Amino acid sequence: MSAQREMKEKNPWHTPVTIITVIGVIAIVALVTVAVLQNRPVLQKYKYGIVLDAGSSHTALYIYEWPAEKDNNTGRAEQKYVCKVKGKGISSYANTPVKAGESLNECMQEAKMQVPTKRHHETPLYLGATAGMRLLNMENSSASDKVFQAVEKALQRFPFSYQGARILSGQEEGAFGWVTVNYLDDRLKQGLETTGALDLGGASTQISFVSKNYDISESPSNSVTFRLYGNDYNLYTHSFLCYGKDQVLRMALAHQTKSGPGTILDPCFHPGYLELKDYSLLYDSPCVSDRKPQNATGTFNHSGAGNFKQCQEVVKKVFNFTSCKYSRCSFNGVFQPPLQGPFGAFSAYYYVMDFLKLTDATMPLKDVKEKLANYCATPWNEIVKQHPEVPIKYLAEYCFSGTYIITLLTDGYNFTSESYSNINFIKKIKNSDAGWTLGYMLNLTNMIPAEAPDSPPLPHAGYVTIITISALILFVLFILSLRFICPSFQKTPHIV
Ligand SMILES: Nc1nc2c(ncn2[C@@H]2O[C@H](COP(=O)(O)OP(=O)(O)OP(=O)(O)O)[C@@H](O)[C@H]2O)c(=O)[nH]1
Ligand SMILES: [Ca+2]
Repeated sequence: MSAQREMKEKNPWHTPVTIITVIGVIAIVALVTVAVLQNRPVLQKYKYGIVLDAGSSHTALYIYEWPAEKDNNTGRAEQKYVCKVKGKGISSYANTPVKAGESLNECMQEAKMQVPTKRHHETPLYLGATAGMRLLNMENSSASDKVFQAVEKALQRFPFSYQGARILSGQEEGAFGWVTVNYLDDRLKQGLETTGALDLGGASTQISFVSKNYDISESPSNSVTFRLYGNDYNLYTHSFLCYGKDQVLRMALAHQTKSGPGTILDPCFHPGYLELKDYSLLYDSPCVSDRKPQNATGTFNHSGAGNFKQCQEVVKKVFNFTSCKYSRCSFNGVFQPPLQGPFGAFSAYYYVMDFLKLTDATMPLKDVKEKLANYCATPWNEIVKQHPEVPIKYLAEYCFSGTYIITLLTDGYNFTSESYSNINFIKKIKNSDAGWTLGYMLNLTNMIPAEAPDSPPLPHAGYVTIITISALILFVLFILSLRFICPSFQKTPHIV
């Protein structure tokens, strides 16, 4: 019995301080574990949104995803998937509207696979049409209504939450492109200087930027005001219908074929290029239909001369610089405030400048022009040999498109040799394509709050560290106070 007692008394594990220490440590571990688990970011589940971009040249389906917990404030929506619809844009089905709906089926089936089944019913689905449908609506509104009916019918067969198909105004197209670029760059949330947006489509082109201290009342139709994350923005935006690159090509050809059938020697196409083209196809658009020559019935020979300077002269003719009722204009009498800040140029700006290897922002404008001049002067058979992988239709038009881009930016929008270096040719920002679709969805789902969201005062790691240190300090103070109050705790008893 006494040996047993002696063992017990010698065993330091049985002293009161040790017992308190062990209990204290257990309590701290429990406290910190509970605090960490309670405040751990919940395993993120995602929500989804689908936007169909029904452009003039083609339709693309985008799926966006964002953390389900945070859709109203801090989580960022990102592009998860893109599907390029086969064939042309929906406006090309004016005579066979049912086919416009059918053309979307393949990408919609893909979307069904990409979005988890349990989210299908709550996933909003939008279709926005741009300049192709704007033109068709102007030309033949009943044909455009029929295309929308067919598209609507096709989309409603899918299990998503269908939110409608409509034509975006040019203003919306420009403004949502700007929102996308600045949202993806985190410029809106942080209240940083914004980036302007330049979008070049097939049938229209948009320019949108914030220009400080300009009088928006000078042209109210060009201004859009936003309050995003607690900051006010006065955005200038304009969409030029018919100034997408496909329609400008028609306009440039129309100028050159004024005198009716025959052969045109086009400086915007490579020397040796020769195609037989149809007058009825060339003039089949409201952008040029009023210019159709009286005696133009059949075909014309479209041959290339490959001269950048002359091509610029031809392209300049599609702009009207003669009248401006505002303090300053870009072209066609459209108000434009002074250019300001960096710009992101996407869609065809990127496709064309990327092919021509002219996306390097440090390349001076005069070098860009020189390279373009050399490219245009290269014989067509050499170009074809150098790029066997590129579809002939795209290949034939890069000289024209590059020349149009430079002319639009400099003569049209007034970028100078200096300010040209503020333009970045971009396709994606952080894995999401630049374009109006993301901004459109963010707006319709109210995902950008007007006021800055409340953020937790501390990041998670900081919170855990402070909890742990505070618990340790409290514990040490507790032990020290015990030793003061109760002298028997001052030293470990040794009973021998
Ligand atoms: N070279 C090249 N051109 C492309 C590519 N994709 C589209 N394009 C062309 O670039 C132009 C603009 O394309 P998009 O931005 O898709 O135009 P869109 O949205 O159909 O037209 P809008 O309704 O006017 O916006 C069109 O002339 C297309 O034919 C590509 O991958 N490479
Ligand atoms: Ca477009």
